[in-house]
Amino acid sequence: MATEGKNLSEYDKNKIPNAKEFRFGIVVSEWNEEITESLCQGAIKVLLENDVLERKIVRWNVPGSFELIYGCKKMQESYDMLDAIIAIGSVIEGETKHFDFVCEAVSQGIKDLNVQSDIPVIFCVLTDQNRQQALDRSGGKHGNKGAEAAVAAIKMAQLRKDSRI
Ligand SMILES: Nc1c(NC[C@H](O)[C@H](O)[C@H](O)CO)[nH]c(=O)[nH]c1=O
Ligand SMILES: CC(=O)[C@@H](O)COP(=O)(O)O
Repeated sequence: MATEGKNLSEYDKNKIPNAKEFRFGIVVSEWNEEITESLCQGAIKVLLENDVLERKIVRWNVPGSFELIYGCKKMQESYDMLDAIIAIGSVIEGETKHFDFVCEAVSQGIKDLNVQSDIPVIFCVLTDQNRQQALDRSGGKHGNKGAEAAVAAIKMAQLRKDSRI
């Protein structure tokens, strides 16, 4: 089911593990800053709604979505006590094929970080054909993908904890 017809901000609090003990990292791309800042605030809002302490959220900025890969890798290495990391970006198609390369690289790079490290990285990167689509998904008519990413981060932090023998 596409985003159309669902609200990315809606979630059932009763189906979310208690996140009070968890620590989260957020790496935010500065490209399309209006969009990524809305995504970041949407994610933080949901983390706080689920009892995450503000001091247990660490945020770094990177220049663009391509740099999310390196930024998340260094955050994994620097903060081994994190329970999950959220990678936030907004890639909007332009005139050239650069969009395709950035989107492919970031999705593959973040996938690799999930394979290579014990700290899960949540893919909160919008890949839109135009600015309106990005606005619609970062607090607009389709809700906020940052909220969806925060829910995923809490669930993956719990899965990581439960998977420990
Ligand atoms: N066009 C967008 C970019 N491009 C920049 C790259 O992400 C990268 O920072 C640059 O190629 C230097 O390595 N980034 C976005 O996040 N969103 C875009 O729409
Ligand atoms: C995703 C991009 O890098 C893209 O927005 C850049 O725009 P253009 O393809 O017109 O150079």
